[in-house]
Amino acid sequence: MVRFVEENITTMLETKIISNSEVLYVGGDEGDTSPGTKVLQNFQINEEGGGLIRSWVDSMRACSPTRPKSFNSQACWIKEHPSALKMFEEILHESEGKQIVMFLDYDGTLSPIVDDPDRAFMSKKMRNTVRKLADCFPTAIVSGRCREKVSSFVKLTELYYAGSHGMDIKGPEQGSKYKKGNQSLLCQPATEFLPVINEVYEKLVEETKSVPGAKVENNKFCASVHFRCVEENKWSDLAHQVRSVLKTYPKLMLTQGRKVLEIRPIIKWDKGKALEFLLESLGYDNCTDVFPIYIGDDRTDEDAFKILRDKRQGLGILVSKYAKETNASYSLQEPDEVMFFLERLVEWKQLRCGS
Ligand SMILES: O=P(O)(O)OC[C@H]1O[C@H](O[C@H]2O[C@H](CO)[C@@H](O)[C@H](O)[C@H]2O)[C@H](O)[C@@H](O)[C@@H]1O
Repeated sequence: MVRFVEENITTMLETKIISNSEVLYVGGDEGDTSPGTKVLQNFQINEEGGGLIRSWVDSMRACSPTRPKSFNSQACWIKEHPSALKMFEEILHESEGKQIVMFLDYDGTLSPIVDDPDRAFMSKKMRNTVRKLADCFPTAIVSGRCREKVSSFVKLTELYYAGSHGMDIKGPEQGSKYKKGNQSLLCQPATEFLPVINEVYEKLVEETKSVPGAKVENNKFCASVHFRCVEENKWSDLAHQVRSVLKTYPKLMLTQGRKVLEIRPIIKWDKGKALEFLLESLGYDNCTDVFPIYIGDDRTDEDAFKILRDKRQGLGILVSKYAKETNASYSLQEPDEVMFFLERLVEWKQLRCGS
């Protein structure tokens, strides 16, 4: 195991201070095959060559399966991760007497995956559903995107938003019944990395411009290199370019998502930490009567699923048509099913409250 110690990690918080030791990054154990965020550290980037690039590309492919491996394996997977719609009554039963808190990923969960990340819009119906949901339960959007961008897609001021894979958390601006006190909430545990992320973003744009279809997105505390519109036979070339930029930045690491490589600071902060932070901010830390439901489609969501599984608290729902390694308990096939599930939760809550 390799330990990177980051000295001056700053956390800007109006309500809480996170100590440096809480955000020090400790790399995953070798041979760790759990489905959480797969982290590639810079010592690996410097030392390995072709094998490493192959593993990045394979790992990215595994995030977006396009068909079931086999009929039998798909059937087994569904048995282990049944549809949250089919199991709706059981889920309600599990949550009985507890406060449900909702955590929703954005891309692939609230909006369908599209080629152009700038056009991943959410439907009006989905927005309406999320609006009603946020009236019934505390609700947070947890996304890899820059917070400002994801909130401009969602357009609901009453939500909590955690952008940049949880490295940029902000409480509701207005309209939330669930806001604690009058203080506003802001948590940015990676502020000191802003200049370096900007610098790397510029370099990646320059380095990758020769690859048709490649796109680099600045997500403020992290950056994404998109492979979706790049011919598959050019994926290794693009991954090599990312590697050549990244190897001079020992304080950054690489993770994979759906046809995307993500460059992030080496700090121990992810969507799982963001979930814990938000529960705490809402006053539900160490509570046994809280029931968090986290819905997401990508590998970075696994960090949150894992927290819930380890704590035996609430549940994770993976959005995927095909079998994927996951810490989630249930599944939904696509964003439309997510919307039906959320609608049912709203109807149930409204019936209970007689509204
Ligand atoms: O945590 P999320 O909200 O799921 O964000 C993860 C990444 O989502 C976006 O990329 C993904 O969706 C795009 C639009 O559908 C798609 O073109 C791309 O292939 C997917 O990886 C977003 O653009 C990234 O910045 C996020 O990190």
